[in-house]
Amino acid sequence: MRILIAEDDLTSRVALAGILRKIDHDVIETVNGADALEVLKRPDAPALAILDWMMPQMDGMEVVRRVRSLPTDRPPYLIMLTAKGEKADIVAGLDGGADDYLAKPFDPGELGARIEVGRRLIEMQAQFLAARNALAHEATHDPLTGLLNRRAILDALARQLSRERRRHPDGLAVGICDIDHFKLVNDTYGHLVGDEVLCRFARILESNLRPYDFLGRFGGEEFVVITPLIEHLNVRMLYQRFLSAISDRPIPTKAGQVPVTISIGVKIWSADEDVDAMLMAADRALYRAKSAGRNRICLADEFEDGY
Ligand SMILES: Nc1nc2c(ncn2[C@@H]2O[C@H](COP(=O)(O)OP(=O)(O)OP(=O)(O)O)[C@@H](O)[C@H]2O)c(=O)[nH]1
Repeated sequence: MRILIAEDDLTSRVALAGILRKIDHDVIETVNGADALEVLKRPDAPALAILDWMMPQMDGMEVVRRVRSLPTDRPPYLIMLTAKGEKADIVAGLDGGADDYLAKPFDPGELGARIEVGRRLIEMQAQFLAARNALAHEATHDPLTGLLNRRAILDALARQLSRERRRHPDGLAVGICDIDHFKLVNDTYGHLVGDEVLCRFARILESNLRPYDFLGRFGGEEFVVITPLIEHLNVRMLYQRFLSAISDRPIPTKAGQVPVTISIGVKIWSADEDVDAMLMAADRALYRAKSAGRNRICLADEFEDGY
């Protein structure tokens, strides 16, 4: 484990570093609180620090206070090293944000044991964070395609719309992309190949997104693309890219090449619609695209399909 030592007294620092290196820790040494704080602010900061209480420039307690005010979900484990053995001092140290303390002169066995307690807590914290991140990912992503799920893409749309209202930029469009006759793909090749088509389909759409577009799986074989119109692009041309990327070449699967086309219904935001109104309008346009023969784009509010 990487451990930071902040200790101005040379003898004590060398002894401490020697013991820690002997038990296979990677030690970073600093001689004052200000330098220690700089090390602890780095993105690759050590997970555990042993801070002397009395140091020049900035004392150990001040380092603890400042580290505890930093925004991070991986706070370091902080052990105060102190000649102050009084109960009141120890309580003040722990109250101030230290995780543990070690009284000088320290006993190497006790030092090792306290480091081990810290290591266990750091490990538990890492496991907790990994589980939390996995849960957050699960709650917002579709397990089959890895895209944003229905809830997350709706949230993204709500956020984008409120951003548009505040900043009045160039606008935004929402497209619902639906694979044509997907039931036939399942019936012809089987459900597993259907799943494979959905995954590859997602990757193809993804590779045609611009950095500021959003893509999510709305459900089944229906996908939603949110496209900010910051380049004053022709909306139809923007969605034509997705349509062509799918229909220009069949999708390779374990069962061979599966030709697929899509229909897209697009709604351009016109300053007053909310999420539901946008989606309803895009869905109606999609219905028209399907009725008109599929493999095409229909824009909501467009009298003629014009495709
Ligand atoms: N393999 C697979 N199939 C799915 C999944 N979700 C939905 N489907 C299938 O998608 C098909 C959708 O069929 P329909 O709603 O009739 O639509 P369609 O056949 O694509 O016809 P149109 O949309 O009218 O062109 C159904 O057969 C569903 O079982 C999935 O996760 N995996």
